[in-house]
Amino acid sequence: MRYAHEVDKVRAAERALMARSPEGALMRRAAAGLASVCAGLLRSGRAGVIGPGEGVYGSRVVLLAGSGDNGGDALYAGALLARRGAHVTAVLAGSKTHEGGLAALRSAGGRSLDADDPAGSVAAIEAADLIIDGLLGIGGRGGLREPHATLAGHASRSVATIVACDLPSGVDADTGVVSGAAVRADVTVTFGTYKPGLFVDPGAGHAGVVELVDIGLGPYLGDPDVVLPQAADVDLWAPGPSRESNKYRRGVPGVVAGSKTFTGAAVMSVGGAIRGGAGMVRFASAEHSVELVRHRWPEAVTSVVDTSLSEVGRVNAWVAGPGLGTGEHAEALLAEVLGTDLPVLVDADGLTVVARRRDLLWRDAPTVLTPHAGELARLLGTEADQVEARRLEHVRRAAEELGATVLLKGSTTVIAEVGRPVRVNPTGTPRLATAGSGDVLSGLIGAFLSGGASAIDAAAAGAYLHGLAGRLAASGPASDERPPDDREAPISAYDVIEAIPAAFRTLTG
Ligand SMILES: NC(=O)C1=CN([C@@H]2O[C@H](COP(=O)(O)OP(=O)(O)OC[C@H]3O[C@@H](n4cnc5c(N)ncnc54)[C@H](OP(=O)(O)O)[C@@H]3O)[C@@H](O)[C@H]2O)[C@@H](O)CC1
Ligand SMILES: Nc1ncnc2c1ncn2[C@@H]1O[C@H](COP(=O)(O)OP(=O)(O)O)[C@@H](O)[C@H]1O
Ligand SMILES: [K+]
Repeated sequence: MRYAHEVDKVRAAERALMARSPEGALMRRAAAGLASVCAGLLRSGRAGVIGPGEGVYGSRVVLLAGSGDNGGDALYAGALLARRGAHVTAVLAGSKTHEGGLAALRSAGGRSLDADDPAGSVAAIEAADLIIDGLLGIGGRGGLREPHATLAGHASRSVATIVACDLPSGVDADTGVVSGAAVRADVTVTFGTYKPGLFVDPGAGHAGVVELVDIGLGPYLGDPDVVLPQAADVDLWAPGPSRESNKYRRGVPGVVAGSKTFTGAAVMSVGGAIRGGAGMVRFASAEHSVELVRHRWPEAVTSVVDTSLSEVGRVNAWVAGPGLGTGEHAEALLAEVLGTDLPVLVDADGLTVVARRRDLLWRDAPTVLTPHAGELARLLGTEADQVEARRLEHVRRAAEELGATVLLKGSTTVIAEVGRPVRVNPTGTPRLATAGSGDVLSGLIGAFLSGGASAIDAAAAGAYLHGLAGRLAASGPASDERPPDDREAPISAYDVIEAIPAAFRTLTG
């Protein structure tokens, strides 16, 4: 698990640690960590136009330095690189400059110029192999002002490798919100703890590869606000079989999905549940959907139902909603599953129904809701673009107001439950944005709920494996030297189902 803390907690931890540390020690640790990552990039040839092995000596490094301590970190890191032979130029952008940092840079042979000298700044940025973004860190508020915004734009257009100091300037540390211009980094070197905005889009999309430098804040930080699960966590959360297992003990999810008109969603959801490791999947729907599911998944136990599920047989958890329609039949079936004391996942059309019948969510057993931004907007009475722009805020609000575990799908999937840190899913690819792929996710999570996972563990494990299956399906076998992201090709929801077993194998491999 990777832990992220909001700015207030970072500041409190910083104060506690500073009281026990020599003057300037934290900034020196941060700068040393930053310089070390930059040196590694210059040595490996990943930075700018430098060839492998050319290293720090003779490289051209530009520091974008704002008025605060973020600028101070960048200046001290620049001084360390200058002492190793880099040609370092600081572009001073703030209303003031960190004096100690600037003095260190100058005495190491680095030079500085004012951002008011646009020609000089642009020439330096264009010639740079590596740019350190020290404009703003956790003290940044709102969209970048000038000259910061213009400098961020020049940096983004340069061929240099961009290393963000603590976080990319223009990204809100607590939320990942970006209002206007922001630096797009290749690498972010963050200090003491991860910041939530580095995990969640649009901020995550600006951060590149994130490296954490330990500056000793750990004992003073307290509980995280946001966490990023890793494979080892998911391996614990996704229920697996034991020697004593039989098909009933492994869990029996009941899928209530599809209708006379919509059949594909049901096929995808049942597929997700089967590949998710359910001992047996029960499926209940209108006749046409049942026929299609039986044809595609003969292993499912099906029932044709109208407005009652009394003939379906025993299940341990319900998945309700994909392709179900939103009329009276759908409402009756949803009311029945939500009236049980079993865990229930509500997705797709089911979410439209509960948006007008919120009372159905007043229950004691766990409920998982899996909306995309549009569905969550409807549940909260807001607009989808607001949800997309401020994902953490909206998912937390939904968990609170609806009394459920809420998984918000999209470019970063985030999962909230009252009283717990938000879990952010690290896997996935935009290739998953294809009809039916969300239905696969509902079945997968349903399998984990029926296997005994808690609501938040089932949701987080489902999102992780679904995202990984999407990536594996899109990137295909590793038969050539291109990295998986470059190999990605379009996929269908069915391809995602087929890749789920391979995704499981990566957990323990
Ligand atoms: N905490 C820790 O443990 C450690 C922290 N460390 C480092 O300190 C960093 C935080 O430093 P910080 O507090 O000085 O804030 P920081 O982000 O540099 O600048 C804020 C200033 O920028 C301005 N400004 C604000 N918004 C703006 C905007 N939209 N557009 C333009 N300008 C804007 C505003 O100044 P103004 O220009 O308004 O006077 C404000 O005062 C942290 O990220 C990390 O790098 C490490 O050294 C070691 C351990
Ligand atoms: N830009 C994106 N990047 C990564 N994943 C995405 C993106 N957009 C959508 N997804 C994922 O694709 C899936 C689509 O689900 P959903 O919107 O419910 O589609 P459907 O209802 O057609 O199945 C979700 O898992 C979601 O997280
Ligand atoms: K920065």
